[in-house]
Amino acid sequence: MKENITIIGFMGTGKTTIGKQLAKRLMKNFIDLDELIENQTGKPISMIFKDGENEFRQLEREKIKSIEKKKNCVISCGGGIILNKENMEILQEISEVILLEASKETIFKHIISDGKEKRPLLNKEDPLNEIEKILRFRKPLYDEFASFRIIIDNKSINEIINEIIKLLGN
Ligand SMILES: Nc1ncnc2c1ncn2[C@@H]1O[C@H](COP(=O)(O)OP(=O)(O)OP(=O)(O)O)[C@@H](O)[C@H]1O
Ligand SMILES: O=C(O)C1=C[C@@H](O)[C@@H](O)[C@H](O)C1
Ligand SMILES: [Mg+2]
Repeated sequence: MKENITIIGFMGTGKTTIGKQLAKRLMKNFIDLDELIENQTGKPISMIFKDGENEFRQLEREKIKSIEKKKNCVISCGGGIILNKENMEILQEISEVILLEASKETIFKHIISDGKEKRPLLNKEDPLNEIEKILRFRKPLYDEFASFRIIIDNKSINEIINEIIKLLGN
């Protein structure tokens, strides 16, 4: 097993929430790629997207390169990390990649409770329809790059963390 753990999955599946607590449990350092980008630019993701999604994807690629040498980390990604094959090749090389999977209804519930303005791709009139569309396109990519998968519907954060720890044999 590689000592870094990467968490991928659709927006709102809990990558940040689970990653942070998992890192504490395993005594690893925590990295959230969205947070690194926000800290670097001094802007929330919603503002960065105002300059266009490409701008954000470029920053995302740069951040992956900057963590290539990190050790003993839990890395929570942005939901779109799988759109770039090179990002995923780096993450697969340095870590075990875990996919958090959820139904569109669970995702919708999490997104709405956060406020849909936080996620520019879902800040639309019909977020459930957007979730469905984007999920349909991305599902094969999440499947392609994950070494482990966890279905999170109707599970508490603790249950999910316990499942990950069991899966990794820690
Ligand atoms: N298992 C869970 N049960 C209940 N609420 C959850 C669960 N996992 C996450 N949440 C809640 O869902 C919301 C989204 O979680 P989080 O921000 O961790 O998702 P994310 O996958 O990091 O999203 P993004 O891709 O946009 O960064 C948060 O309000 C979080 O508290
Ligand atoms: O799934 C996505 O494309 C995104 C997910 C979030 O983590 C952020 O990286 C941003 O809102 C884009
Ligand atoms: Mg997140």
